[in-house]
Amino acid sequence: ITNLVSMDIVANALLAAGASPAMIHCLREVPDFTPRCDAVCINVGTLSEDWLPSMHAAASACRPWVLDPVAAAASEFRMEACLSLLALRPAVVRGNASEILALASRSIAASSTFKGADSSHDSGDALEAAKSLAQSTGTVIAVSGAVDYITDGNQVVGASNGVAMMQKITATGCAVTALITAFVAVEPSDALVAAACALAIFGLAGEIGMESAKGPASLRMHLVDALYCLDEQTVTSRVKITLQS
Ligand SMILES: Nc1ncnc2c1ncn2[C@@H]1O[C@H](COP(=O)(O)OP(=O)(O)OP(=O)(O)O)[C@@H](O)[C@H]1O
Ligand SMILES: Cc1ncsc1CCO
Ligand SMILES: [Mg+2]
Repeated sequence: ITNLVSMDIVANALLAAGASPAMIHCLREVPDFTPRCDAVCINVGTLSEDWLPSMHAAASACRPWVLDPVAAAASEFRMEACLSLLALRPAVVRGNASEILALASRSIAASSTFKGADSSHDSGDALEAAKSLAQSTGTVIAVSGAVDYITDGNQVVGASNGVAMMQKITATGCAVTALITAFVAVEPSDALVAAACALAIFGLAGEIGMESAKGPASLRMHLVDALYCLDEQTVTSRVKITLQS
């Protein structure tokens, strides 16, 4: 269940990576369909009162699931929605630094410093918040940015693949959250590893895509192509994942 802006890039990134996406958010369909999914992605980017019950139902379907708290500080309604979803135990939460800082504070009090869907903070600014959120919720927290940080509250992993131009394509964050979900489907017992690998591989696809891109629109196309063409040798030689602590 992803936002209306991101549906295309999310579905195409998943298909290119070898997963099988389906965008099904009607409350009447979720109880039939969601239990058959290998994993569920829930993204609140274009939240509405109609969709929130579908999100709660999908998060409660006993499948591993991943939360993208897009613009968590945009409104009281959205913050409450994110917190209610967080209580349903996602395997991973992936957000940008501003989103993780807002979620960890559990309030929109500092929202004047938040822009909306884009981050106004660096990923390192949210590392301590990510660790404490991971500890208090028992969820793996991933903060994206120039360096992606992934933590279970104990270990911290850094993934530094990627290019800055990825921030100029809307919904690359949503796409990488969906890719994390696909990796969690494959590795449900180790969400930390799944999230770190998905973030590094998506960043690597961005680096390879940038070799042929002229700007955001062509990067979007070449990134999806690069995801599709990635082979094991390229991944093992170019992925930059380090254990920070
Ligand atoms: N400065 C940067 N250098 C390299 N990679 C980056 C940089 N900023 C973001 N990325 C990468 O871009 C992708 C999207 O991350 P970003 O933090 O922009 O997500 P987001 O703000 O949630 O995006 P959206 O809401 O538009 O989906 C991630 O894979 C991240 O690693
Ligand atoms: C721009 C935008 N607004 C709501 S969702 C979305 C896509 C990036 O998260
Ligand atoms: Mg986002």
